[in-house]
Parts: sequence; C-alpha cells; structure tokens
Amino acid sequence: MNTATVEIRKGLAGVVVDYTAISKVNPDTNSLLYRGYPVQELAAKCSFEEVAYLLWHGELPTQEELEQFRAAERAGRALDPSVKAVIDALPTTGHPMDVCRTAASVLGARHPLAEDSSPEANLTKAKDLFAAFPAVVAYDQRRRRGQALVEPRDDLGYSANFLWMTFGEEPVEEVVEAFDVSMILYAEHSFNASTFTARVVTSTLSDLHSAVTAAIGALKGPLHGGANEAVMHTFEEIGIRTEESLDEAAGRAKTWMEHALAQKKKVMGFGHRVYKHGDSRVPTMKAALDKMIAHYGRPEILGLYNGLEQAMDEAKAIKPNLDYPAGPTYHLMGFDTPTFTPLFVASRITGWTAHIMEQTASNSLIRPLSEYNGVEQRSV
Ligand SMILES: CC(=O)SCCNC(=O)CCNC(=O)[C@H](O)C(C)(C)COP(=O)(O)OP(=O)(O)OC[C@H]1O[C@@H](n2cnc3c(N)ncnc32)[C@H](O)[C@@H]1OP(=O)(O)O
Ligand SMILES: O=C([O-])CC(=O)C(=O)O
Repeated sequence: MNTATVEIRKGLAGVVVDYTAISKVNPDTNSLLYRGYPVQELAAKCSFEEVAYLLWHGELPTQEELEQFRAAERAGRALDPSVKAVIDALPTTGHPMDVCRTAASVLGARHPLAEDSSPEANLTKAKDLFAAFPAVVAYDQRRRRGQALVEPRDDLGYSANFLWMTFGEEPVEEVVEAFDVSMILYAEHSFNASTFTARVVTSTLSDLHSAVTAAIGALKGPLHGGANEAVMHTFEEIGIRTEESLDEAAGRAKTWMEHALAQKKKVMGFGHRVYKHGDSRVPTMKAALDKMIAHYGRPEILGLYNGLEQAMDEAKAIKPNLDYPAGPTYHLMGFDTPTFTPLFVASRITGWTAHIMEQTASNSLIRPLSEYNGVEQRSV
C-alpha cells in the first residue's frame, strides 16, 4: 500500500475499537457513568463493595446479595502464605508495582480455576483477586517500613480493613469515607491503556490473571496510573513545609510550574487523552482531598495544589486529572508515595476484570495492522 493513502492514528487516538456496556466516558459533558449510574452519585451513596458488584453484574446488589458478597470478600482477605513468601523474597529497593505484578501472577498460578475461563470461573477469580489485593498492597508497604504483617479484621468494611492492614490502627470514619471515594473513582474508565492491555491479552483466549498481570504493567507508567505517585514527587520537589501558609505555598508552587513549563516539561497529574475540559472525577476527589486537608490541618497542601493548578491553567489551560487530587489525599492518609499506584491497582481490578469478562463474552482477536516503513526488500 502507498504510505500516502494510509492514515496512521498514533496511540489509537480517537479510534473506536469496540462496544462496552461497562462505563461511558463523555468528554463533552464531563460525565462518567458506571453501568448507567453517574460516578458522583455512586461515590455519594454507595460503598466500594456495591460499586464492584455493579461493575461485574451490571446491577447494584440487593441487600441479600451484598451480604453474601461481603461475607465472601471478608473470607478471602488473608495474605496467602505462598504470596507472602514470594513478596518477602523481593528486594525492598524495587518498586511496589513490581510486587503487585508478581503477586497477581502468583495468585493466578495457584488458583484452582487458573485455566478455566468460563463466565462463572472468571467471576470467581475476579472476586478472589478483589478480596486478596489489599493485603498485598498493605503488607508490602509495612515490610518496607520494617513492620510485621497485620491480619485482616472481618468486622470492618473493605476500605476500613485496607487502612487497618496498612497502618495497624482502626481508621476514623472520615478517612475511611475519603478512601472509599477514591476506590470508587479509580475503579473503571472504559478503554484506558491498562484496560485495553487486559482486553488484548484476553482476546488471545489467555487467562484472567495473565490479563490482570499485564494490565498492572501498563498502569505502572507515569503517563497512566504512575501519575498519582509522580504528583507527590512534584510536591516533594517544590517542598512541603508544614509551617507555611496556604498563600506562601501557592506562590512557590506557581513559580515552580512557570519554570517547569518554560523548560517544556510534562507535569504529571495534568491532561488527559479523552477529557480536554477537565476530568469528570476531579471535583469529587478534590472534595475528598479538602476534607482530608481540614481533618489533618494541612493548609499548605492546598496551597501547593492551588498554585500548580492555577499556573497550569493560566499558561496552557490544561486541567488536572484524577491522579492530581488522589496523590496528596493518599499522602495525607499516611501512605508512602510508591504505594499510591498499587492503591489504584486494588481498585481497578474491578474494572479490568469486568472488561475481561466482556471481552470473553464477545471475543475477536485484537490484532491491528501496521504500515511498513523500513528498508525496501534486498538480498543477503
Ligand atoms: C488515571 C490516568 O491515567 S489519567 C492520566 C495520567 N497521566 C498524567 O497525568 C501524565 C501527564 N499527562 C500527559 O502526559 C498527557 O496529558 C496524556 C498522556 C495523559 C494525554 O496526552 P495526549 O492526549 O496524548 O496529549 P499530548 O501528550 O499530545 O498533549 C497535547 C499537548 O498538551 C501538552 N500537555 C499535555 N499534558 C501535559 C502535561 N501534563 N504537562 C505539560 N504539557 C502537557 C503537550 O505537551 C502537548 O503540547 P504541544 O501540542 O504543544 O506539544
Ligand atoms: O482513561 C484514561 O485514558 C486514563 C484514565 O483516566 C483512567 O484509566 O482512569
């Protein structure tokens, strides 16, 4: 084919690849629906467990279904000793996302339904991963701090137990609510890079854990999930000074941003492939961040947040994405910066596995074309 007649869509930008009934991202109205429900409404009225159930089943659970699901989730929370042994064998100098990727793979290799990709088996495996992952993320942060494993508590909900296993202290309700909101907002976002990766792997008729393991690899990068960690590195580079006023912090952040943009730097936590007028999830996540700033009494964090946002808006009119308010929220809660993207993994397991099941139900091998632009045919 003549190159002049071929339209190359780098990064598949603007290309519609398939149907999905799981979520609808509408950049014109800045809206995001999970199975028809606005995500803001789900964040205000539902628990993360209910939202996970909705993503997999297409409907919110009845009270009885929720109780059954919660009981199964609580029964699957303990860290599998073989997964713990593998984590313990990994260096603490490596990135926690490598630990997540390895843990997903080990959980797959040990699952009794590993090679069964029937709808029932995939649903079971999705729910098992959902239940098992908080222990992986929580334990990995603890071991890096030289702390021992904290066993799960089955009298706590998903988010309260996650915080309990991470910090070994019963969290206050306000913090649990903000964390739960972040899990709901991170759960699903149509054909983003990691979900698409999971669908590509699934399209070869490979298994669910292989698809999730690959998706974790895709999420790690700073152009995708790794941006929540990168946002905190920006805050740290500017310098977090607890004694500083909101205005002083905002001033320093603005100066930092002006300098960064003058050097043509990409600042993580801003911009989005689909949303060009702001990310639908940011107002809800920012409200959760505001509550945490008030709860922990940290106005300087708001100063840094506002300063960067204003300077970016004035210079390039580029808006923050979900990772921007999520990063400082997790920081205030006490998570170590490299743990932020693993928190995203724990949440996005729901969306990924819903897409894996959707892809399986209506499969076609994903195999696009490329246009060759190397040297013309020649002889050895
Ligand atoms: C949960 C999530 O995964 S949300 C995304 C998280 N990722 C980030 O926060 C990483 C930072 N952001 C980015 O790199 C980009 O905005 C992306 C990758 C998310 C989307 O990018 P694309 O749709 O491919 O747009 P692209 O990167 O081409 O940017 C268009 C223009 O805006 C600029 N731009 C976009 N984002 C940023 C940014 N964060 N900082 C500075 N400039 C930016 C680009 O430099 C480019 O400018 P130019 O036309 O003068 O060259
Ligand atoms: O949709 C995207 O490209 C990235 C994103 O916001 C997400 O995965 O949540």
